[in-house]
Amino acid sequence: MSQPWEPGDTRGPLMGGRGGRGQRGLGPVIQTLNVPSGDSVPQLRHQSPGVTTAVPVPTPHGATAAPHPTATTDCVPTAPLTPSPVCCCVSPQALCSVSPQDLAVPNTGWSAAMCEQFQRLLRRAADGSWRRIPSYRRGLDYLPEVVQMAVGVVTRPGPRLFLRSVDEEGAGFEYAIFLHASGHRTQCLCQLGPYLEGHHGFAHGGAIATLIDSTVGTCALAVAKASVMTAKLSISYLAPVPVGAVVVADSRMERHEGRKIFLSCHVRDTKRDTLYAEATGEDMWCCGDGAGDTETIPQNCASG
Ligand SMILES: CCCCCCCCCCCCCC(=O)SCCNC(=O)CCNC(=O)[C@H](O)C(C)(C)COP(=O)(O)OP(=O)(O)OC[C@H]1O[C@@H](n2cnc3c(N)ncnc32)[C@H](O)[C@@H]1OP(=O)(O)O
Repeated sequence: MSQPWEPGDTRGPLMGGRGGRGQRGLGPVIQTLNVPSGDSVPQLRHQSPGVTTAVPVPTPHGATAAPHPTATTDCVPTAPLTPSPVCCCVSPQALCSVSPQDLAVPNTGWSAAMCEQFQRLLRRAADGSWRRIPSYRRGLDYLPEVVQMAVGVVTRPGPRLFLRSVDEEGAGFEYAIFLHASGHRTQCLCQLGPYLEGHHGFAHGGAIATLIDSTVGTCALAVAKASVMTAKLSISYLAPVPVGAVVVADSRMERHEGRKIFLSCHVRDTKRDTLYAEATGEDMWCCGDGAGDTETIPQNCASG
């Protein structure tokens, strides 16, 4: 029988950056899950693409919250926009790493079901038990000030998060990840668009794996508060996911031993009637020896 989504873990919050030790080969990777509180409730307004929409989106990086235009014109790069031919589908917004646009909010590609579930999860988050994690196009966008200091303002198109590789709203992954206050559980609300098709009418297994890996990986980042890599991911595909379906990937840390964080993940429809996939994963801190509890884990491994 269906059960509503409820937080199952009420351990105390574990978020926040820490000092560092030990360098290990990952270069300028994102070291901490620098997730600003994303609790304000965006007002859903469906408008045609290109129209500036006043959506009170939480501002990343602790800056003063202000309405963020959703149009692609709020970023003024310091160099001419001359994307190479291979980058012809990159929007001007994607060229900016500073003041990135939070994409984990409704857009015109979200189905009614997706919007409804999103609003429900925001309402659930209102008591502080969960929070929505902002999401950007690029990994670098999570720490734009740091990037700016290191390499200057990034104005050229570059790498993107795999889940944000499709510009067309509703065509690829549309998602928002929520983090439980314990820091040990993540839920990703996701609409799997038509560009993710595998067998006709159904989402590609690799797309499901990507959804799971990202949900699990975000949970591991929240636990580790340091660089982590997926070392192992085992997925049982139990039912095909129709293209366009809205699903919830629910991941939690089961335990951690040394450098390994063991996690589980279940992908279900929003009514919890169908279990599409279940998975177990092992993420590893990228340096240090790990620890018996999260108060003494390796910290900020790549900062030396
Ligand atoms: C805020 C920021 C947000 C950013 C954006 C959010 C995005 C959302 C998130 C996106 C998420 C995207 C996520 C992604 O896409 S992550 C990308 C996919 N993953 C990788 O590319 C990982 C590649 N592998 C490695 O880098 C290394 O092999 C790692 C780091 C995993 C270990 O290499 P390392 O050299 O450090 O280890 P070691 O050899 O000294 O062995 C140490 C111990 O570990 C055991 N072991 C080793 N390997 C495995 C294994 N595979 N399974 C099980 N166990 C393993 C080994 O037996 C030994 O155990 P013991 O003998 O001590 O008992």
